[in-house]
Amino acid sequence: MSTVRNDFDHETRALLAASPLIPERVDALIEDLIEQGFSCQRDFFSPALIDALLSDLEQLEADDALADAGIGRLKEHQLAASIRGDAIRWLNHESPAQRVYLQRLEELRELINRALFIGLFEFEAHFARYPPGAFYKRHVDSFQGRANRVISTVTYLNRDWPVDGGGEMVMFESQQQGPDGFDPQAPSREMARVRPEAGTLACFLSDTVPHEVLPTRLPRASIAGWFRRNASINGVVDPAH
Ligand SMILES: O=C(O)CCC(=O)C(=O)O
Ligand SMILES: [Fe+2]
Repeated sequence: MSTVRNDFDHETRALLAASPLIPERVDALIEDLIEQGFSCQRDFFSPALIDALLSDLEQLEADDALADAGIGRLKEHQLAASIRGDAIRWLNHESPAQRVYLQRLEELRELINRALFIGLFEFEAHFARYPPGAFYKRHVDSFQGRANRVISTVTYLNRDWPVDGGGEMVMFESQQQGPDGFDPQAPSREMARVRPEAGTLACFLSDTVPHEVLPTRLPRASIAGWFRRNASINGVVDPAH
């Protein structure tokens, strides 16, 4: 496990101590990824960390610091409310909760690399807030020809999510992308349905696992993230987000 930076402030160190990765859960997650290309782990993160992350997101929302999400990246970026309705903000180590979350995901990255030899290079993640009625239509997270997102992660922050709360994330059977990329209309069997309950971590292969967020009835809070390869396009390193 990587060494914990000793320049962290007191609050960050206290939250780190209260939120260790649990080796058995990490092993189960890695085994699932190998066997089925996805994993769903309930109570993967401690309530202390989840509550701190949710407070952070609520503060960002109160400060009007979330932005409507787009589809595609950089120049291809366009608002597409008919495809996804969430508002996001990239994590940037600005709070103890973000520092601890990013530290734990960094440790997870090293553990996955050690088990799978897949050379994950970095992790990027954003908070996401889905207002009532919002959804994210079926898609894959890695674009054809620039498969630099290798493993997707979603951490949910919603305490006591009711059974009729909606907002489940549905994962479909793996699909190889055709020459024209991902076909959202292609028939595909449902593999798993994940309730966005606080502490749950869902992971899946970014380029082959189609997934969608069903319309949510209640405001829904999460952190979507990606372990990336250090891909470059025409010799230019493709930057994180
Ligand atoms: O929030 C979720 O459950 C999944 C979000 C998602 O698919 C994405 O942001 O790419
Ligand atoms: Fe996605």
